[in-house]
Amino acid sequence: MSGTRGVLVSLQRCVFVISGQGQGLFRSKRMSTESAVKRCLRTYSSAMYRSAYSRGESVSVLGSVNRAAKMSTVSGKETGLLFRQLLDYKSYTYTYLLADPVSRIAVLIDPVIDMVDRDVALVRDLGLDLKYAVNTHVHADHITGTGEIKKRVAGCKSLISKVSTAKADVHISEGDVIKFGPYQLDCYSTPGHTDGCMSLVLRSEGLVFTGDAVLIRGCGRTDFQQGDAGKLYDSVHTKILSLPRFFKLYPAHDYTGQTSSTVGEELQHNQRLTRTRDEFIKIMHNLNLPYPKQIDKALPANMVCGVFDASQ
Ligand SMILES: N[C@@H](CCC(=O)N[C@@H](CSS)C(=O)NCC(=O)O)C(=O)O
Repeated sequence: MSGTRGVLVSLQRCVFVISGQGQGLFRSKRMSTESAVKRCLRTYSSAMYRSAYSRGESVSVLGSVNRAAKMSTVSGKETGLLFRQLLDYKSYTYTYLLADPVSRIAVLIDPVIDMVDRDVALVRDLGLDLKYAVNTHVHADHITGTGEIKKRVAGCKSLISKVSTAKADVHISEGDVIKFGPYQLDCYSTPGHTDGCMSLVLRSEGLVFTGDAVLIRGCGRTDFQQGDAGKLYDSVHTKILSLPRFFKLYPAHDYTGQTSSTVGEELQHNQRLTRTRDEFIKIMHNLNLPYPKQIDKALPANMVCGVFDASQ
């Protein structure tokens, strides 16, 4: 935790202001939410919390006291969520590695088959116990790495939505949670790019992994694989862009070199999603994008989570 950043934690109606000051952990006594927020803002300069608070948004659920207590900078131990954003430079796909630094339990989101060597090496280098390899949806532009990872990492399970009808060890649906140590990813069904698209929300850290539902300043196409522009607009507005504005948004792709956005940024600057529903549908029907080059190979392979006979 940086010395200038204040973190507000709310647990069982007790509110604490916590900050690593390079000295260790500071924790205030019990106080009301209002005074804790004020004290946090007065004492520590955290633009994110200050602006969220000034907009009247909830800034209270930012981790648990237990986890924060492990954030001591004195111990020299790794602190907070372990998080890596990894790029497949051929398909511009982002893979995300999330782990609890204490239990070492890890989750991979959207691994790509061509990058499995890198991902498995990283998991080993960091001494992680990879439990879950999750697909946000049946990808059309690359083959998922989940099947190959399962073969190489004992005990790792593949996940995809039940609605996708694809094969996997675990099928997830709206409202399910993927737990890793004290963290949990909430599964939100966000159809429209495909019927089975899921977005994964790590509420405690203010992060949302949107798959292809929302891309930075864009969104997933809706011209194949049960694509439906109206459905996408509704999913995105009810499930993703309704999250607090300061939530960081991590997509499955970016074609312009960007890495992340926020809900607030997309509400203001997304050229497609800031329009009315009817305008959005019209835009999506007129994108005229070429089909992804690997679609004929990727779709059948991804229906079995990438475990397929490469000679076929
Ligand atoms: N050129 C790429 C495919 C690019 C593409 O179609 N991307 C999809 C997500 S992967 S199915 C998309 O939804 N794009 C939206 C957009 O506005 O670009 C290839 O040949 O693989």
